[in-house]
Amino acid sequence: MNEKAASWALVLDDEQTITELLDITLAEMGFSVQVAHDLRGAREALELHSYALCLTDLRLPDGSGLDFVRHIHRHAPQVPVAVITAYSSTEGAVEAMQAGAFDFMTKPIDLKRLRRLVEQARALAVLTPDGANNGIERLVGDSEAMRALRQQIQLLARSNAPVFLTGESGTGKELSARAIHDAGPRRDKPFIAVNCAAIPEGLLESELFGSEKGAFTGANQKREGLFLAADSGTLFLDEIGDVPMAMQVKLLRALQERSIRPIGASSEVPVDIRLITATHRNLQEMVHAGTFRADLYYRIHVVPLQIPPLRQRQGDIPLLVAALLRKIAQRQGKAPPSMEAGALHWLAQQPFPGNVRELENLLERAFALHAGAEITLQDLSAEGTIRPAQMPSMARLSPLAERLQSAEQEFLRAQLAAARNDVTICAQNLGIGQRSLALRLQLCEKRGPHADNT
Ligand SMILES: Nc1ncnc2c1ncn2[C@@H]1O[C@H](COP(=O)(O)OP(=O)(O)OP(=O)(O)O)[C@@H](O)[C@H]1O
Repeated sequence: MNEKAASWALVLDDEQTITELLDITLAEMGFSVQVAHDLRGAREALELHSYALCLTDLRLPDGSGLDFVRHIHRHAPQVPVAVITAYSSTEGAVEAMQAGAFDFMTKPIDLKRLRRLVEQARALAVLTPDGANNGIERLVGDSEAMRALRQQIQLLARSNAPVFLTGESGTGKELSARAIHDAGPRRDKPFIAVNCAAIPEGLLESELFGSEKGAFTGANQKREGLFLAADSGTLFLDEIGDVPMAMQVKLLRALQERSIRPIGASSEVPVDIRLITATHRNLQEMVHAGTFRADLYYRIHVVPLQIPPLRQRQGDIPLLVAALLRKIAQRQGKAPPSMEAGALHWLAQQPFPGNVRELENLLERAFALHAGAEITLQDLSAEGTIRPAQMPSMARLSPLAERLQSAEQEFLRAQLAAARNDVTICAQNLGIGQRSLALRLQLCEKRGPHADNT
């Protein structure tokens, strides 16, 4: 898009007062404005020009603005389109965002909000289309599912639509929420993550909305809530299914009105956030059971995004291991170790009910235990690292791994005997930590009969 084309905006509305207001405001912001009064005119305009922004009413004389959103999504997906809805109930806004609108505004038009929306549309134009350096690349994995997820995130990052993430614990929901933020026009603004399940019920309102000094016993000073902390940025509400009913009503109101009222405050404070929610619960079932409000569900469930469990993308494990070991080593200022082929092979077959987090924890402990340049199966299977049910059974080990294991056990026992059973000296002789040696020896005890058989 050239410089000139980048400054054109298309306004589609049949109400003259609205088009005049938009024309003046957009012109003040440096746009050349093209006004269309019906769908036909807008489609023609779109063929003649490239636009940096489109604003459309939902009700038009010859059809619905939704059709125009779909038309743009199909024929000019790079053009950000926002809809204007007639009611504060935001009827139609959800459908519009599902159809590809990046945001919506309600009538009467609030000029401050309009300017913000336009700034965000501008910021979209300078976003790089590729995922590099924008957070999406941190979502490691080459499986079909992960590629599709990265692609969806890239698209979603361009909109303001509320995203609803589902997936088991540890699958990468928070990482995905961050990626959506980092790849979008709010990337330079705050990203605030809140685990709703971790905040006691009585504190949730003041944590989210803030409180005035003296609003309740113990409120010694004014406190800014997390909604305001996330203003202009993204608010990630994790475990949204754990929000109690009474708070759900207040949350719904805040999202509808785009404003919050701190406890004890006499007026509402406008707030501009992009909302991302997540849960590992089945919210639809909760709605049926009457424990989650249907209207709030409808509000937050605009774009659902499912993160698949690790067992459905086990092919990603080798890449994840490499990336996670790099991360762990970097945190400790050390060089990342490699992983023995047998160990990697074994890891890639594990179901990991705790998903990527479980894999990460396991690698963290193995990293602490490993002695050489490589992480071995022994490091992974040391006491406390793998749960008994996951312990690689001797029957499942390859003959080579089995022999190596036996050799290690024999060697350790001999070394310990040579050090007159002094673990400190033995560890020093071997150049490994005492803890690591102790864990390895414990493992030998466990496998005693096996070692004797060799
Ligand atoms: N695809 C991935 N690539 C690299 N690291 C990942 C990936 N998915 C998850 N992780 C890492 O795994 C850990 C858990 O991820 P995250 O916290 O995003 O999961 P979650 O689904 O939000 O978990 P919970 O439901 O328990 O809150 C984090 O350290 C994260 O960086």
